[in-house]
Amino acid sequence: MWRPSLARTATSCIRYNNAFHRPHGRLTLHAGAPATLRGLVRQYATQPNEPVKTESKAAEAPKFTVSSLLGPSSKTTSFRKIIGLAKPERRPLTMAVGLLMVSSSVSMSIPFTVGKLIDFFSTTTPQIPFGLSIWQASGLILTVFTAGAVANAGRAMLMKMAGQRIVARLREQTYAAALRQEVEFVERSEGDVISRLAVDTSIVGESITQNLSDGLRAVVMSGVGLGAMFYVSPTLTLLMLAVVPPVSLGAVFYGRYLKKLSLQTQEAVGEMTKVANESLAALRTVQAFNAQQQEGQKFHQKVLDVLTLARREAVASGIFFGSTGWSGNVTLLALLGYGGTLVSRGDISVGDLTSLLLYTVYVGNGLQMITSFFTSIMRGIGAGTRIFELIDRDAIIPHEAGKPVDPSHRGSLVFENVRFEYPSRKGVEILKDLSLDIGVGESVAVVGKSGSGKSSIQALLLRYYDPVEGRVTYGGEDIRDYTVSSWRSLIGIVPQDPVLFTGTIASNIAYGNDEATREQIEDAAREANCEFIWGLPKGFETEIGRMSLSGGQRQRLAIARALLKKPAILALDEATSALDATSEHRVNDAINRILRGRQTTCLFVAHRLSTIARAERIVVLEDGRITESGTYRQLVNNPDSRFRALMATQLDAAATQTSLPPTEALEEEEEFEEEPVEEDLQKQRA
Ligand SMILES: Nc1ncnc2c1ncn2[C@@H]1O[C@H](COP(=O)(O)OP(=O)(O)OP(=O)(O)O)[C@@H](O)[C@H]1O
Repeated sequence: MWRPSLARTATSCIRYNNAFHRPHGRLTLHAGAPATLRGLVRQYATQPNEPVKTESKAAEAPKFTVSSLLGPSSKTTSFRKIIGLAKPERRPLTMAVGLLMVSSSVSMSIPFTVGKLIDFFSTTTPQIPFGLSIWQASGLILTVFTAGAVANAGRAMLMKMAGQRIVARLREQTYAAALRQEVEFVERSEGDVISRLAVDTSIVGESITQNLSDGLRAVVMSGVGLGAMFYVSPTLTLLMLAVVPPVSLGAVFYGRYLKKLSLQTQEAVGEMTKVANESLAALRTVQAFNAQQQEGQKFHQKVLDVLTLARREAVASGIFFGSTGWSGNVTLLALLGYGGTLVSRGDISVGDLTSLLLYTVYVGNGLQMITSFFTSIMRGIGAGTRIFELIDRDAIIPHEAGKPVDPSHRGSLVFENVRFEYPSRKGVEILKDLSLDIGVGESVAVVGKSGSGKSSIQALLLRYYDPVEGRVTYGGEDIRDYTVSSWRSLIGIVPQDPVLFTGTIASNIAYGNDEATREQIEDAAREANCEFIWGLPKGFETEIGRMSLSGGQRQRLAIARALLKKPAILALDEATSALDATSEHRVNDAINRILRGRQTTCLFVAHRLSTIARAERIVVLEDGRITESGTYRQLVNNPDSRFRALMATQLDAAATQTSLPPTEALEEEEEFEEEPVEEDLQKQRA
């Protein structure tokens, strides 16, 4: 089915090096297309009313839903883990707490000193303790204040740095966790993983350090302040305490509410990031369709969601801080009124009342800081829950479970009665009882209509997914018994749209193969017909970002990358987009060389006749089943073969697409073919 948004998406994919292609008139999306786009196409490719289901292994795998995260056990676990994160920072944090004690003691001595100074200046016979002169006393006070300030600065710096290190560790852990998940999970929650990485980690880091530091300071301020107040006047202190419990209770409720809001906000920010990611990745299409306003509107909706939550938080915090401020001021007034009476009766001095009032302000501030500390810890727990869910998530296809496979091991590759459906589309069978036996060093080309399941076979081979039923074996052993990493190290892949990373050509060929020497890299490049590299001014040191590579060059680089691994199995997913004659020849020549080597078992997803004809065996895949198998000759020579029908349809479609009569299209195609294909094609057309 076709919807306008699909149209936009489809065109956008052209930017991704022909992520969408129209092989012979049909619109398809190949494996290299961005996950979000593939997801969209799958979604639109389903029946209009068919819900696109979520994670199939729901029962086994944890899901990211707000409700699942609010469970009581997750709160405490998250809290414990957040505290656990601070453990490696024990030393700087202990030092910071020591400095905090110094700076807080100095600040807490201020009201007392002020009270004493007022009494000193308001009496007729002033007396300085310890027989100090006024200058000595002033010097001492200044020294103490300076020491307090230095301690405060040290505390702030130590806490900040510890916090940043915690955030850095947390980010690395989260990123590593995302990298080891099965592709399906990350591809489907792409933006969300990024928001966890960027936003949630900062919130957690902030909550444990900056706020921990302020929180501790607040506890010291309130505790010492209260003690000092009791010392100066127990009655007045009790009066003040009448106000504190209700405010504290309010703080607890406020904190809880805030934690819930914070979690919802993080989810909403995640959604917002996803929308932005998607349209920015497809900016060419957005602009080509003048859809900026439409995209802006979509984003606006997500921003509104975030804003609504922020508004709720603003109202709650307004009410909370307004009422705490009000009760604080009223307490102060009550203290002043009652304290004034005590002074006039001569029960306490003016200096004592001043100290008391100042301590009240300190205690009030301290309590307010404790509240924000509490709320920020709650926010941290909310964000932490999301992060720890990811960090602790066990990938459905775990990386290190199983035994390592010997890299020199060679065996036949067998798909045994494989039934497969994608976890996101439970119930839709992609491969139905598929059996395929590939001998050591054999080359098999899988051909079939778009959507018949060719790439899915390769996805199973690479263990991006596991079969729902049946198994894939190598040398008689289920590949699930091997560790994923050792298994994948046996396989070289050449995807439809090879991804090249920022860096030099050499580093791209040696991707995932850090120990490769320059000689090995050059050998692989030579074997893959990448002669163009030698013609570049900087050769292998050319930065990929600085040059634009043709489709054929990208494919040959990908072949070199795969060959460098000296793979036991080569999985090649041939691009359907047309290459010019020379490029196609160079690519085919490289493939030919691999086939001739007979060292490597080759599983091709093939579209071009020139590649198909080179395989020792061709299997025709139709609707998830292998319906025909044989050598190229056998299949072409059989007038009723499904292979012939398939190829004829593809050629006709190609001819229609180029608006040439079929015969002319065929002739065009023939120009690229070599013996024996040309001859066979003519027979087939006849
Ligand atoms: N990750 C995925 N999640 C859900 N469905 C998917 C996924 N990838 C592919 N599909 C669906 O599985 C079916 C088979 O897709 P597959 O990519 O294996 O076909 P193909 O024969 O390789 O097609 P093409 O020649 O166009 O690349 C299609 O219906 C496709 O929409």
